[in-house]
Amino acid sequence: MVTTVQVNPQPLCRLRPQSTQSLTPSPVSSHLQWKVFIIRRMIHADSTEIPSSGPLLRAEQLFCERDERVLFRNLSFELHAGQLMQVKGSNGSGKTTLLRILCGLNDSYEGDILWYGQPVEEQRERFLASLLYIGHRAGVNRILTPRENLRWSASLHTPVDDARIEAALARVGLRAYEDIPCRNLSAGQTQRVALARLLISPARLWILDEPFTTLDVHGVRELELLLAEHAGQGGAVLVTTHHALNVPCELHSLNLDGVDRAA
Ligand SMILES: Nc1ncnc2c1ncn2[C@@H]1O[C@H](COP(=O)(O)OP(=O)(O)OP(=O)(O)O)[C@@H](O)[C@H]1O
Repeated sequence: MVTTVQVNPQPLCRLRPQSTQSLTPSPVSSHLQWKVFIIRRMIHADSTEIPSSGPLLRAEQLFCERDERVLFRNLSFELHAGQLMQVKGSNGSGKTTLLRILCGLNDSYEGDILWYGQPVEEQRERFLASLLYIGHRAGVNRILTPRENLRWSASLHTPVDDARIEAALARVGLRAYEDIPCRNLSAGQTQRVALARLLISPARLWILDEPFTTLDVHGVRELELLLAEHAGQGGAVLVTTHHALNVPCELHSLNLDGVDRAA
């Protein structure tokens, strides 16, 4: 069963305007710097006012089939500001596929995905500027250190000062590991580098695929608190996990084991 509750929607963290100078790449920019420049310009397109009511994200009548096997049909749900929703289901039920569809990483589906009531394909840049997706691959560059990874991540959105990066790394338990190349970190520590991005991102919508994997007991608890904190500040979280969440807030669920798969 899908539960949806409207809570007081509040702007979480509006993107701050920046000077033109800070958005201009140097004449000797590398290809990489240009990519960052373009992405940052896309993100700054998200300066328009957003409606203060209605669901942030709405999926309507989603249908997806893989290898002639229906994963879901007539799948509709809403995610409001302030909501934390766990996507449940057995192995192979389509959780990752659904999350990738919502993020625009998989277009083999039918149906509508709306962001603030408007189709995402009509406002792709704005939607992506509001989204932080952490998938199975942590998105951590193993050559870089945790600090460098966060600086790189921050360079894609609003600038984040070093103090905030240090605080983020400390909160995820990586104090004293800031300057170790990530290839020398454990699996759980690498996952913590990825999760530190949650603490420096301005994204309102977090879509997280199995973020608890490899975390120890303390890390699981910290992440549960972080998800609840984000929802409590008017953000929204869609998370898959086989872990039984213990969060200090209302938890909504979307169970893919119960969806329509009729041929
Ligand atoms: N690239 C692909 N091409 C074809 N079929 C795929 C592909 N990726 C996944 N599938 C199939 O889609 C189905 C759903 O996979 P998905 O990864 O979404 O499941 P899941 O619910 O996330 O599973 P798990 O709990 O094991 O992570 C599976 O049957 C899988 O075989």
